[in-house]
Amino acid sequence: MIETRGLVCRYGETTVLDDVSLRIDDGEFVVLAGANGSGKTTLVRQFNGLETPDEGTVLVDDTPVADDLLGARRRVGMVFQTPRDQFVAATVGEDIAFGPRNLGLAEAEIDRRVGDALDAVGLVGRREERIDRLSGGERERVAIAGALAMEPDHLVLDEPFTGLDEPARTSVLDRLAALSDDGTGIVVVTHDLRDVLELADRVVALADGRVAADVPADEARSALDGLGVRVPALGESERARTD
Ligand SMILES: Nc1ncnc2c1ncn2[C@@H]1O[C@H](COP(=O)(O)OP(=O)(O)OP(=O)(O)O)[C@@H](O)[C@H]1O
Repeated sequence: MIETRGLVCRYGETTVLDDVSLRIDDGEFVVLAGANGSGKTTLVRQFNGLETPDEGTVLVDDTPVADDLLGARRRVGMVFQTPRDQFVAATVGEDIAFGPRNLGLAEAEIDRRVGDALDAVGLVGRREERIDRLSGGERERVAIAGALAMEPDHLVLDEPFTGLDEPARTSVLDRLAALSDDGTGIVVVTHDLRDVLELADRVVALADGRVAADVPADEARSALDGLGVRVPALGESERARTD
């Protein structure tokens, strides 16, 4: 479980998060929405201590992040927007294997995880390719695969779909939904709610650093009205048409 209690975050005179209290249970699939600058990235960066609050507490599995930063980093996997600097190895497979290898896992387990992660992002067969020859969207997929291969208890993705084409987006979304069914807490920060509302459990919307809506995903359309979030019309999503 990830929990924030009375989180306040300021940059100079500006209050970016203002008394944010939230709980994301194991196995929940939460979409974090809100207009540009509403505080989404600032909030999720607190989940594993990349930023510290001016007031309030963040707990991961009941332990304050401030008391166990390494534990929080291990439990909460993060994928950021434009992950150009997240790579540590020359090839796709080696980069995805890097984290699991640091956990001291056996080679067979590392191999399984890399294979699973490549499958999830639609890059099977690209394992030996050099990362510097990949397109922007393909690099984004490698970054997502790297986080998946860590098999964290909670997975946070900040705008993960920006450079992804439709098949990759569908594949990643399906994997996230399956992971949440298996007990992983998922938080996706996104402006693009196509297909996501059908898979998510809950939508939290920020406005001016406060929680402006926290509703079941199937009630999100009316709740998000007026909060600067573009909500796709019913039937606009491919999944809604075909299911
Ligand atoms: N390091 C920083 N220093 C000063 N101000 C910052 C810093 N990081 C973020 N901000 C400000 O905090 C506010 C919230 O930013 P944040 O990135 O959390 O918003 P967001 O909801 O993720 O936006 P977007 O949808 O555009 O990604 C913005 O006004 C931003 O300018």
